[in-house]
Amino acid sequence: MISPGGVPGQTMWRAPRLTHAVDAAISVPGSKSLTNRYLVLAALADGPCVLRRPLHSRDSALMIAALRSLGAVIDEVPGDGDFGPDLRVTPLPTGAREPAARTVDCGLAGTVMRFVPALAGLVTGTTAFDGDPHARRRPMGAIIDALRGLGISIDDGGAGSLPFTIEGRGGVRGGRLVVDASASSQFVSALLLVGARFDEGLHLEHVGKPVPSLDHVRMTVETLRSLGVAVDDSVPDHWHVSPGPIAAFDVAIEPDLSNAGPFLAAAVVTGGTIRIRNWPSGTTQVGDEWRRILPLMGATATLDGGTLTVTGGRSISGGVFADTSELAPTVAALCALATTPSTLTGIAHLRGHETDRLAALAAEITALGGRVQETADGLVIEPAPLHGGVFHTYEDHRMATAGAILGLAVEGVQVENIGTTAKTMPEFPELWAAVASTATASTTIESGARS
Ligand SMILES: O=C(O)C1=C[C@@H](OP(=O)(O)O)[C@@H](O)[C@H](O)C1
Ligand SMILES: C=C(OP(=O)(O)O)C(=O)O
Repeated sequence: MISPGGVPGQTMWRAPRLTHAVDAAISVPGSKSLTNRYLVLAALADGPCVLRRPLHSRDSALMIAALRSLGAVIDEVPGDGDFGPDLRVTPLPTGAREPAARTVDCGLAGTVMRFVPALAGLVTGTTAFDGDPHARRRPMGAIIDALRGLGISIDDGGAGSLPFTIEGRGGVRGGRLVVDASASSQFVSALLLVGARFDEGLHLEHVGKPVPSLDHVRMTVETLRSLGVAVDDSVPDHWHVSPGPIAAFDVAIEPDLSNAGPFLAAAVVTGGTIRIRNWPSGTTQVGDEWRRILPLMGATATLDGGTLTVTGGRSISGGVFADTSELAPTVAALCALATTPSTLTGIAHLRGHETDRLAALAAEITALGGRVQETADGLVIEPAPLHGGVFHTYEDHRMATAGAILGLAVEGVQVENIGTTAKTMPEFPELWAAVASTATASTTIESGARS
């Protein structure tokens, strides 16, 4: 298992440059969003649970460590996944317990810093939360205000961000709560995940600019319903979670479709073919949007028999791409290699992600010769010939994979700290090398349009 504490090393990684088309069938590790939701729900469930083929990465290791420190028992058990063991979870103990003092390291994981604090209100004792240096700059105000609104004692020194300490009393009354979740959908998900365990359940209302990344809220609602929790989301910006048990479960975690994106992009960039195994026929993951997005760029995408096959076209078309959420860095890298201009909209909240992704993408693509402008809620990217150079990654896994995509088409791209991909996919460098090795003289790139 990945160590939850380690910040990956700062090394330069020479991105493979391909002059032939890739042709590969791969599996990708489990979904971060599903793994960390099911871990939280297992800790709150009414009996022991099993997660099959879960993600093993820094973010999941941090979640496991956090839930263990709150009292859940999480064991690795043999499974049939390609990327590590299954997980068996014995939930947090219920009823009166001796108060304890614990710490939770959130690293840079949004799911840990947003989802776990409410659980700390359900157990007895003090839990101190902190994370990586940049974690202290990620938006947390709505969670801190929400916990106070629920009567949970929290000391953040008035900063409205990490670090903070929560004094749990072993239970939360719940009821009506108003939040402004415009900075992150994870504020809504965090409260819905735990709402059924409040004495009176939860009636959550969002006020403010629209909630971003709504697919992730739908994932939360569908996951809760699948475990017998009644959630009424029939009125926009209102969610009612009825109090009651969360049914124990044994689930197989879907592959991470967002992390499949860079590999699918390799097909698009090289005019080759990538097949992703075990693509779900129905899913709440935003990564299923690749089947809609990549054809807009000139690729073909076919889902057949559980395999998604993407084949790149003769060149990459730009376009208007709205609300791409965590897919945006991959979309932006493809747009920087496109022959026509692109506009990405609806992603202002990416400024609060692992880094300010709009600023980082604009700076790093521009440094390679690209033409990128930040807008109020996204990016405008125009065609320009790119050249080699260092692609800085700001501890952001999706910046690292964006650099790798650009390096496929541009000679001499060096990605700083490729190890940061361990946040959600420690296997990235090896899988990328394996895919790159399939580009041989027999798989000629047809188009001369690529840089
Ligand atoms: O709930 C989740 O699992 C996530 C929600 C989204 O967060 P934001 O709403 O902050 O974008 C997404 O970007 C993140 O990668 C994962
Ligand atoms: C925004 C992301 O992560 P987090 O869960 O840390 O918010 C992401 O993975 O793109």
